[in-house]
Amino acid sequence: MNIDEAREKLIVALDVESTEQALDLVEQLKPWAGMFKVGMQLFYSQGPAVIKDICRQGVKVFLDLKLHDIPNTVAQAVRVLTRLGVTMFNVHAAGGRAMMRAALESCGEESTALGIPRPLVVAVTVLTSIDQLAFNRELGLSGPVLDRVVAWALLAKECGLDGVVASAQEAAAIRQSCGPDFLIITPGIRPAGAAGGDQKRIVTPAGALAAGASRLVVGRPIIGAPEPVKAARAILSEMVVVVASSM
Ligand SMILES: O=c1ccn([C@@H]2O[C@H](COP(=O)(O)O)[C@@H](O)[C@H]2O)c(=O)[nH]1
Repeated sequence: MNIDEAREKLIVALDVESTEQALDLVEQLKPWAGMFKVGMQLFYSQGPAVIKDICRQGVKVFLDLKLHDIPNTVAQAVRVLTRLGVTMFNVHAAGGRAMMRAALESCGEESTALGIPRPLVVAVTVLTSIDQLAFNRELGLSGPVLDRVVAWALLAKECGLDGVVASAQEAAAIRQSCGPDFLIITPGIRPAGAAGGDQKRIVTPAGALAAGASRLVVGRPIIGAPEPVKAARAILSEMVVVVASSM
């Protein structure tokens, strides 16, 4: 994999509170990242205007609001967010078939009406902060996390979604079940020796790519580093050594 391919696969999470902080990170990191993720902290603090501000920098945005509600409510929210011009957004697979289908249909209709490309729609499976013990004991769900993730990935695929968000620990199994074109977006990425923090199902950048991840979401290891550009470049260097045959 060359540096441009690696860069395209790196999504930097803009987990900051102000537009100024977000735009500063975008300015520094846009030569080194293929997409920037706006999550709840930045969106709830700055509102939809921050998406427009970031898009104006000529970069792609993944809006990570993890929509999860009844189908009609999600469909109406998706109609509005499609107007923001994001490249990708997500819903929770746990919202079920009707909700995922409603989200996809709504963004398809709205983007056609606006004459813009349809955003990619991906489904969050089991959060990467949940380990096997919490999955069984706290959430009260039976069986291995892996089985639930693959089952939700198959449901998302059946609904026509473009992919899923999952730990790279499940990437190989999802790839095998859902095929080569299904997007597998993997947060919980930690370079060797980096602090895991609240993340439980973590994988290194090279490990995630080798397992079949399509794109890697990285937040604190880059934006919390003393030199974010240096941290991003170190992650890209690790990614480029993964041989194409293992992906
Ligand atoms: O299962 C999930 C879904 C989303 N995320 C988001 O990704 C980033 C990860 O940030 P780090 O600082 O690299 O841990 C963060 O914005 C989460 O909201 C996730 O971690 N796991």
